[in-house]
Amino acid sequence: MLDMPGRGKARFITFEGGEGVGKSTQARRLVDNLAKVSIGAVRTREPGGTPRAEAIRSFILQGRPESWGAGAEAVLFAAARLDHVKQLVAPSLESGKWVVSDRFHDSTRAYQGLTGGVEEKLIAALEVLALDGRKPDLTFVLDMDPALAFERVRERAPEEALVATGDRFEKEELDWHQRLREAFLAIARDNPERCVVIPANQGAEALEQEIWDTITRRYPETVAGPGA
Ligand SMILES: Nc1ncnc2c1ncn2[C@@H]1O[C@H](COP(=O)(O)OP(=O)(O)O)[C@@H](O)[C@H]1O
Ligand SMILES: Cc1cn([C@H]2C[C@H](O)[C@@H](COP(=O)(O)OP(=O)(O)O)O2)c(=O)[nH]c1=O
Repeated sequence: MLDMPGRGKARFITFEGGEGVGKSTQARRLVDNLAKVSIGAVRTREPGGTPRAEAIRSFILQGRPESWGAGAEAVLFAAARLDHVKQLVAPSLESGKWVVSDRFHDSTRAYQGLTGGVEEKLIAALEVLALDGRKPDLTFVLDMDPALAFERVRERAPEEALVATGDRFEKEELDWHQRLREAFLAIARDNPERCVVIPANQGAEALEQEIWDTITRRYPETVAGPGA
C-alpha cells in the first residue's frame, strides 16, 4: 500500500448500518477511489481485522442466538476492537494510510446497546477501553428498509435464508431489524459532525458517487490535481 506523505492527515472512515445495506461494497469502492487519487488506504472490518479479533469473530458469530446475551457480546466485541485498534487502525493511521472499516464502535452501540438493552453507561465505558483514544473522523450510516436489504442478502446467499446455518444475526426477526435501523439513525442524530446518513436503496454506482462527493467536500486533498 502506498504511503503518501504530504497529502494531509490520514483519515479514519467507518461504514455502519444493518445487514445487506451495501457497507462492504462501498468500503471496497471507497478504497479504490482513494487509490485513484494516490491515497493509500487499508480496508478492514469488525468484528475482525486482526488474527485475534477474527478469532473472536468466529467465536461469537457461530454461536447459537441465546448463547451469549448482549452484555457478554458487548465485552467480546470490545476486546476484539481494542486489538484491532492497537494492532491495525492506529499503526496504519500513524504511517499515513487512511483506514476504511466495515463496521466499528457504532455497531456495538446499535446492536448490543440500543437494540440489545445493554445500559448506555456500560457501552460508554467499553468504548473508552476499546477505542484507546481513537475515533472515526467520518462515519457513513447506510440507511434503508431492512426488508429490502434482506432481499439483497437472500440473493447473495439463498441457502442461508432457508436453512438454519450461517451468520446467526441475519436470522433475527424483521421488527428487530426495524429497531436496529432506528438505533443507527439515533446515533447519527447524536453525532451530526461525524455521521452522514446515506439513503442506501439506490444503485451501487449512485451510492458510490454520493459517498465520494462527501469525501471530496470534507477533505480537499482527495480532489485529484492536474495530472493525477
Ligand atoms: N446498491 C446496491 N444495490 C443492489 N444490490 C447491492 C447494492 N450494494 C450491494 N449490493 C448487493 O447486496 C448484497 C449485500 O451487499 P454488501 O455490500 O455485502 O452489504 P453489507 O456489507 O452491508 O452486508 C451483495 O450481494 C451485494 O452485491
Ligand atoms: C462490530 C459489531 C458487529 N455486530 C454484528 C453485526 C452483524 O450482524 C455481525 C457482523 O456480521 P457481518 O457479516 O460483518 O455483517 P453484515 O451482514 O452487515 O455484512 O456482527 C455486533 O452485534 N456488534 C458489533 O460491535
